[in-house]
Amino acid sequence: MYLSKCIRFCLQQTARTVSKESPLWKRYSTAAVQPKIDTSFVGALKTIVGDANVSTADAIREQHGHDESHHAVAMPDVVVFAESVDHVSKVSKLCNDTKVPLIPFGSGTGLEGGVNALQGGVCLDVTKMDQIVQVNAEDFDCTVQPGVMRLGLNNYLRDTGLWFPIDPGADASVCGMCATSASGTNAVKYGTMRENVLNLQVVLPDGRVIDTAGRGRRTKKTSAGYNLTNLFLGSEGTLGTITEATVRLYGIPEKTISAVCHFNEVSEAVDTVVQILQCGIPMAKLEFLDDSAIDCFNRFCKYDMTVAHSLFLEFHGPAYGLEDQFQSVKELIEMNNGFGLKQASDADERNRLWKARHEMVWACTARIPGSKPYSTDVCVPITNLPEIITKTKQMVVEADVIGPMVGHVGDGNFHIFFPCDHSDTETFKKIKDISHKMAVMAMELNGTCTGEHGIGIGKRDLLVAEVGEETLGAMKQIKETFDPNNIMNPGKVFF
Ligand SMILES: Cc1cc2c(cc1C)N(C[C@H](O)[C@H](O)[C@H](O)COP(=O)(O)OP(=O)(O)OC[C@H]1O[C@@H](n3cnc4c(N)ncnc43)[C@H](O)[C@@H]1O)c1[nH]c(=O)[nH]c(=O)c1N2
Ligand SMILES: CC(C)C(=O)C(=O)O
Ligand SMILES: [Mn+2]
Repeated sequence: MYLSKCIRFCLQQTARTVSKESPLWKRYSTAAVQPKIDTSFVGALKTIVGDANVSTADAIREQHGHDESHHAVAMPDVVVFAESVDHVSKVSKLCNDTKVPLIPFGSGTGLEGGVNALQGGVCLDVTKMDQIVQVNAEDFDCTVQPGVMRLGLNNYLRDTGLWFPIDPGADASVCGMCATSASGTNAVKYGTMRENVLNLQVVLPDGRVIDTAGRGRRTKKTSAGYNLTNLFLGSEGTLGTITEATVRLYGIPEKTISAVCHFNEVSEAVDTVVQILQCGIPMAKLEFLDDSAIDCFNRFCKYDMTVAHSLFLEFHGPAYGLEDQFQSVKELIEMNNGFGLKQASDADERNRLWKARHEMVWACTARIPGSKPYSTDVCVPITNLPEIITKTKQMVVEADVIGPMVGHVGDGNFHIFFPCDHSDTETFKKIKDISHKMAVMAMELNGTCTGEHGIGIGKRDLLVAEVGEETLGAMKQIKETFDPNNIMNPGKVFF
């Protein structure tokens, strides 16, 4: 009750359009930096990275002024392609000295407007720094530069029998995934980026280069001082530019079983998930798709799956015992009136199934031509999942909007994707309203407004409601310590 009152209070105080005159704005906003981008500034950039690595062309700026979210394009004044840590360091220092905004750019697959240059400035594209620095196969770790993409890394690793399992669906850069603290379908078994990053090299706004755990350190455990690695995970480019990440690897499982089953009631599917977890069955993937999601999926991927609430499941492990795990899950599915349980028998079928799951965003946006995805991303303790999913589903039905639900329910995390066309103001208002109510409901149920996509632009008002004013104040102090001139991705995470 107390929590919910606090949340409501904070939300009233920080209503979406916070007045710039309000004390809250003054306390929590970071002073806007005044870009000073003229020909001499661009010339200085060219001196650092070479003429060919600086672009002021509209097409390049437009491409770097947005991610995959519905947020309006906000173009940087100039795009710089860094080829080395030295480039990143010198460009950062230049921006800091001249108080020009600097926005790190990974691969632009974010869903919260993280790369949109709200105040213009320099977009720092790090995709040319694409070396796998080292693989320590016997220690199960590797170090990558910021341009290394997760699929490229897994292709490279294949012959070693290892893989990097964090799978946000999109082929994102590993360092971008650090910056948003990404996760996705495999987190039930392998955890999120937070559990899988051992060390980060970061260029601070003033050009200093640090290694969050110390140069070359790559232990699974450490008690040495503050956990700076974790501080940069989820920092969304607001504290520094990540130029190297050391991440954990895992053995490719000896056996994989994927399966699908269906339910008539949302509650039956969600109860099954909670019971699977409570029985301690070590699932690799435990994904919920509601009937509307299956319908989008069938239309887009030319599938003919039963249109009902569904669970997509995957088991990873040694061949011995995996079938037993499957049988235990089968019993729980049957106990909860699940039907149509089907194993994806071979790798092709499995890949087709998961490929389709990852294309849900496009399947959903294809329902309204010209729309962009508006994704929600709440996460609650697992026992509160049935309540929030049922209430959310009701809101979507009552609002009469297209809003398929997809969830990494094994983690208590789920999304409604709305195909969003800003020109349809009535629908857009309904979408924003549901999205806001979902976040408030999640917080009231001891959860979070974002399980994996981050705060970006759209959830800044929710952050204060989630963590409270004092905690937000502490976060702001950290920001001011690392970035006193507020050049790093200004306007993100905080107002
Ligand atoms: C179809 C589809 C499906 C999904 C998702 C996207 C899409 C398009 N995502 C979201 C997305 O893949 C995720 O946010 C990535 O981690 C972003 O990585 P990029 O390299 O694209 O960062 P991108 O370039 O989009 O940047 C994102 C943020 O990180 C910062 N940043 C990027 N590189 C940086 C660096 N080197 N140093 C410092 N800051 C940096 C940027 O400034 C920005 O604030 C997701 N996510 C998820 O967790 N689970 C999921 O299930 C999905 N599913
Ligand atoms: C919202 C989308 C992109 C997502 O995170 C997912 O498909 O899991
Ligand atoms: Mn997701």
